[in-house]
Amino acid sequence: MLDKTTNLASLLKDPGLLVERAYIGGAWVEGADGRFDVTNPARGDVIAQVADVSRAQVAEAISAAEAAQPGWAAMTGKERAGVMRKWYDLMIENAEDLALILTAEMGKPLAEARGEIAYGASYIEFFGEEAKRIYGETIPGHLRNTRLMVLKQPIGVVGAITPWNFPNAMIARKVAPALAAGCSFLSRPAAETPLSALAMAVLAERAGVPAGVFNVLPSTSASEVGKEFCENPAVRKLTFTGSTEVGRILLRQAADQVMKCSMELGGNAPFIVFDDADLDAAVEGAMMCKFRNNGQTCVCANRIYVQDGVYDAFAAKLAEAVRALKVGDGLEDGTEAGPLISDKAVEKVREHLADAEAKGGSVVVGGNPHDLGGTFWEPTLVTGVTQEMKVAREETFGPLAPLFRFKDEDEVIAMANDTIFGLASYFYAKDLSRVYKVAEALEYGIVGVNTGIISTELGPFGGIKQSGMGREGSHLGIEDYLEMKYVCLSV
Ligand SMILES: NC(=O)C1=CN([C@@H]2O[C@H](COP(=O)(O)OP(=O)(O)OC[C@H]3O[C@@H](n4cnc5c(N)ncnc54)[C@H](OP(=O)(O)O)[C@@H]3O)[C@@H](O)[C@H]2O)C=CC1
Ligand SMILES: O=C(O)[C@H](O)CS(=O)(=O)O
Repeated sequence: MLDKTTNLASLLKDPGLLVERAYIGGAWVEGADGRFDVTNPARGDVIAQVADVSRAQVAEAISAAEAAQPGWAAMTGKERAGVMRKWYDLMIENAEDLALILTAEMGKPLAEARGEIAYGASYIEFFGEEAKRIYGETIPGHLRNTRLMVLKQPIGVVGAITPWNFPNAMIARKVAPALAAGCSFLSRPAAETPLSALAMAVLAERAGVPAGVFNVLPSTSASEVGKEFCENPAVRKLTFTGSTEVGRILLRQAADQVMKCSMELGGNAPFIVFDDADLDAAVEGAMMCKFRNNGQTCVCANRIYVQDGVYDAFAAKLAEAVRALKVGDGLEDGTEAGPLISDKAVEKVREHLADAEAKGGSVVVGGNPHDLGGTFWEPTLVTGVTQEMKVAREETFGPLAPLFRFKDEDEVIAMANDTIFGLASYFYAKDLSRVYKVAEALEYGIVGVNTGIISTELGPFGGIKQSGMGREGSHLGIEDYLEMKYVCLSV
């Protein structure tokens, strides 16, 4: 456990993975703006003081990335694949330390942190292999002496801004296709969770990723970093995961350079249980989908719709499962729900709960700050929820499961689609015609059918509407880091 006497380094097999300096152009440097505290959300203790880079240092890093990119792109895909495989191997060899660092700074249960490390590493492995498969095309010419070709080339220098909820995987999901394509990469991790990104850089350096190809820029001024990424002409692409609100700001800023952007933004996932569902499977799926990372993921079930005929049975089963969740310090064995990331996150849960109760909702389980204090909250189940409540329109991002009733397919499809978001959606049903009809009717980038977990490096993860643009993962995911060149050859 971490406390005022036991520091994080003492828990690690390799304390060299715990770095507090920024990584720019292959050098470990202090921040021109001093250092900032990183705290353990479970106990509030300061676990590190990390370099706070200035906008001028971001510009230096961009120059380093610009200088390094041609050499990295000139390597063959197979050569890049070899370096990325070594990076993957090192992430797996050091997985336990990476998981401890992740839980220490973000708070999620160690078991989930181990899962995230494996998940993040899987992108490095997958896209390392894809580096060998960046195919172009030849097209029969329109004239007898003409040949047409399509070349795929790296977009160039990539700026990335990522959130605290998956401090390893959200970076891996971006840096992997970028490096595989031959791009260079600048990572600005969330100020709450920079240590995981810095540990990734330690292993990248050991794996032989050339200086300047991967840079990590911890900073307390996200907006300054974002502006430098959007305004610096050497940056060719911006990739962001976070709120739709910040996504809008970045898109506006990127518009001046007509910069290519990938945006993985907020969600408001419906989780629908039809009367022909396997109820036990649906409860298990709802628990994983709602309470993974304590509800702090963009693909968590934000609204749970249950058809009238099975509503009471499902609610009773779900209540029993919610009550059984073990809340605690993420470093404690058996913990299933850790602290929320901040007081601001707790306030959002409290606000959504109060609004639901004020408009007729009933708290069946939980509903209060947890006895552990700090940012711990009791896993909460509310029934009698309606579309008029805030929880139906805004992303709660916490351990609050709201149950809505519905009569039939048409009603629930209309309610599920009644949102500006379109990232993930889920439903449980057995009837084949219902499965096809509902999967096609849901306006989301992702549909989970009879499952509450859709995340894999093999699938194209991403949203529609105001949940963003672009896809991360699958063979399709590398396209976001490539430019297409049409060559018209007269021979
Ligand atoms: N799609 C997803 O996976 C995620 C969605 N969210 C949604 O966002 C809500 C708020 O969470 P929060 O963490 O505050 O998300 P934010 O969108 O505010 O933060 C995400 C990242 O963007 C950075 N950032 C914030 N403002 C700017 C800016 N003006 N320019 C450039 N970068 C910026 C943050 O830096 P810093 O942290 O240092 O301020 C962080 O690294 C959540 O409740 C949830 O609804 C949040 C996280 C992930
Ligand atoms: O941003 C998130 O919440 C993650 O993308 C969710 S997942 O990919 O880990 O499922």
